[in-house]
Amino acid sequence: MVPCTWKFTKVFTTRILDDGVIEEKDQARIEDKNLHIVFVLGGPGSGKGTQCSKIVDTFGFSHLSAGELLRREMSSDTEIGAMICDTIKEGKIVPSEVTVKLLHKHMEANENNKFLIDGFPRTDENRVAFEQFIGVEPVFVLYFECPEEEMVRRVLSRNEGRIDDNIETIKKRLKVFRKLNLPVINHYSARGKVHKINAVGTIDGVFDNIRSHFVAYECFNIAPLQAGRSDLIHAST
Ligand SMILES: Nc1ncnc2c1ncn2[C@@H]1O[C@H](COP(=O)(O)OP(=O)(O)OP(=O)(O)O)[C@@H](O)[C@H]1O
Ligand SMILES: Nc1ccn([C@@H]2O[C@H](COP(=O)(O)O)[C@@H](O)[C@H]2O)c(=O)n1
Repeated sequence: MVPCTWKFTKVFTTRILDDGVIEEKDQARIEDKNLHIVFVLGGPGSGKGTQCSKIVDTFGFSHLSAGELLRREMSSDTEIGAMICDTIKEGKIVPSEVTVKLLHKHMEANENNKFLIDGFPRTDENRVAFEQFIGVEPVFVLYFECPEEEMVRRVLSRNEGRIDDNIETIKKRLKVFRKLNLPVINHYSARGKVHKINAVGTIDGVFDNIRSHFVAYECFNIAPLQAGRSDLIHAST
């Protein structure tokens, strides 16, 4: 598989507004987009979302949280919404087709070509579905290592009203994490793509470890592609 080779063209959609005015909107469609995808993995409450916000602010990636996209879809009054709700309550994994379609929709609607995909792939089935449907591999994978007691403590004090932040569901989520998510991390590890992050410490301390991986990646893979940034290649060699 060739990573990062989608075509990105503009398509025009026409919409008639309430007052009869015709709006022509150019919409981004991924076809030849030079994609840079980073998967962010780790157990529930290991701090993925918290660190993704900092990466977005510092490195200009767009953050797509699979869990958050599913929670938004869950609120829709549809059969799929109800199915997602039941699955999340049980700490199980939503069928890949649903999650990959949501990710694709949001990637297509976003002109950025740098995406942090948080909480995905959760299973080998997720991973294969992404590879087949989206056709791109991650440039690297961040794996947040955190002791289970600490993850439980963090989730129970998160206080965001999530239906899965209770001790019964957390136990199930941890089981699913061990059984289904760790094999995905091992898959990418065997391909030399995993950067392990010690998720214990202050939020800024954890970010200091993450930062170096993005600085190195940007220097060698993004900055040289941008006009006028060849200075960075020379400066770093
Ligand atoms: N380094 C840290 N030290 C202490 N608390 C933290 C740290 N990082 C995040 N937290 C807190 O822990 C809770 C869980 O963090 P966060 O939501 O980022 O985890 P997550 O991995 O995205 O979780 P999930 O997979 O369940 O969505 C939050 O309340 C957050 O403020
Ligand atoms: N790839 C995924 C990601 C998440 N889910 C479901 O959502 C729950 C919450 O996810 P977080 O990443 O926010 O912790 C998770 O426990 C799953 O039920 C999924 O099915 N597939």
